[in-house]
Amino acid sequence: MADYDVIIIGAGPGGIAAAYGLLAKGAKVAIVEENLWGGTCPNRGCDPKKILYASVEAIENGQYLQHHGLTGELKVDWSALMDNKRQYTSKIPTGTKQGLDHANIATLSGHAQFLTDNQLQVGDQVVTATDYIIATGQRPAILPIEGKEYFQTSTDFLDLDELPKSVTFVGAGYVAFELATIANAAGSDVHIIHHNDWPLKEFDQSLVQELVAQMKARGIKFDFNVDLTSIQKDDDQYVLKDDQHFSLRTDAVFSTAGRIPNIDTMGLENVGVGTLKKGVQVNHRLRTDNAHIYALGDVIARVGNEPKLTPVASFEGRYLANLLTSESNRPIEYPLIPSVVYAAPKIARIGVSPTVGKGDPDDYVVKDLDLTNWFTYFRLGEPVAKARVVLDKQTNTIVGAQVLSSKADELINYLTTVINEHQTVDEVQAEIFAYPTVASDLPYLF
Ligand SMILES: Cc1cc2nc3c(=O)[nH]c(=O)nc-3n(C[C@H](O)[C@H](O)[C@H](O)COP(=O)(O)OP(=O)(O)OC[C@H]3O[C@@H](n4cnc5c(N)ncnc54)[C@H](O)[C@@H]3O)c2cc1C
Ligand SMILES: NC(=O)c1ccc[n+]([C@@H]2O[C@H](COP(=O)([O-])OP(=O)(O)OC[C@H]3O[C@@H](n4cnc5c(N)ncnc54)[C@H](O)[C@@H]3O)[C@@H](O)[C@H]2O)c1
Repeated sequence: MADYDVIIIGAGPGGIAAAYGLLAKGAKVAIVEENLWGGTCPNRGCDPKKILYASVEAIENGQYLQHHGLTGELKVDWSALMDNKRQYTSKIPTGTKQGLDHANIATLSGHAQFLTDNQLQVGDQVVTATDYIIATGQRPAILPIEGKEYFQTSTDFLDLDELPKSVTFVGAGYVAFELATIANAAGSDVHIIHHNDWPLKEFDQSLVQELVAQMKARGIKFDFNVDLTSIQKDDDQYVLKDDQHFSLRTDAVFSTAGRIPNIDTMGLENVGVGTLKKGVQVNHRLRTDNAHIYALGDVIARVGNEPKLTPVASFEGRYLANLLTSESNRPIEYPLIPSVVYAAPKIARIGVSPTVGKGDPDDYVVKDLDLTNWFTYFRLGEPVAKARVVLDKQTNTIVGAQVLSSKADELINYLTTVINEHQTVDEVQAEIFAYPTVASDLPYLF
């Protein structure tokens, strides 16, 4: 007899969604965590970032209205802002664990590692289950260059007591764009170094270049086509170099060149679970090579390459809860998934984008819209607001969109519903939305 029906390894958004889902179906569940209960998103990811970003939004909106009836300068007080963030994050681990304990989900603290015969070692105890779910997430990748010990990570940035006078991010992806935007709004001198000239590679480059221009106008410096090779410490500063002529002095340097799955010290080889560079190898039912071990969230190499995001991990948690309680044996089917980069302005995307190689251009009509003079953006004094929508010629439905504006997150969510519900242009135009809002702009996008 196993100790539990299911043991989940990792108490992030994915593992927790699976735990509560399984509990609701009557399963006996345990969840293991070696670090902060709640995982990356609420402790060192999405939520703390978005708390710091609240000030960016206020400053951005204030700056846009400077010549349109608003006076006075808003400034960030970093230590008060950090206090506000800590008021939120400090309660997450205990609150999450208490919630699980009260629900009667067994909570085991420690590093989990598989032994042979499907047993799991957690600290100095060995536990067993009929099925296991690996939900161990990812950690920041540290670029393997000379002086790599001087790199800090996004986790460090989101908990800085003081903001350095100058900061540099190496690798121009989601994390760099977002943290650079926060540091810049808070008054730091910000550099982003990237090894090619194609940042945020999943997004339409015409909109990305517009975003880069907006960030440059705010004082953020981009160093493209620089392959950093060394970091040297010089008093309280760091000197960054490539093997050509690039040299930059900075107060703090952050490795933002991607994240790596937490798979290396889990004894996966003992239980025959295969891995790829992007994570644990799973099939269309999120099952690994071992019939009793499943995996979800950031730690997996997804068959369809869906993005590694919080709502995707929770979706998979709910899916596995149903699958493991035999309610459904269907393979997982993802809806189209939106993603947003919280820069200033925001950039967002969903679905088909012929310009980044997805879909045959002949099947679609691509509409580029300049929204700057639309009432929503005129009212806010935004200098740039743009959208690119992709329509399927045959069905007259919208199948993809990319948006750049301070309202890109709201607009992409409305478009997510329109796209996933396969609404036609006529159906969208038949709705009555509250006016004037981002939603009431929808019918004019087609
Ligand atoms: C700076 C930053 C900003 C982000 N912003 C957003 C955003 O705005 N929107 C969004 O959707 N996503 C965002 N993300 C991504 C999001 O945080 C992840 O997609 C999400 O947390 C994945 O959930 P998960 O449950 O798969 O893994 P995680 O949340 O990483 O949880 C995994 C847990 O497993 C634990 N663990 C690992 N190994 C073991 C082991 N051997 N034994 C026991 N426990 C173990 C870890 O300690 C961790 O708590 C952001 C990420 C970062 C870093
Ligand atoms: N708003 C959000 O939803 C959000 C925010 C932050 C993070 N995330 C999640 O976390 C993941 C990781 O974010 P990230 O920004 O760390 O990774 P990323 O994959 O988005 O970007 C990393 C970038 O670093 C570049 N790079 C790689 N090697 C390099 C080198 N040697 N020198 C310079 N640049 C190099 C890559 O080309 C890439 O553009 C995201 O893909 C996403 O899944 C999401």
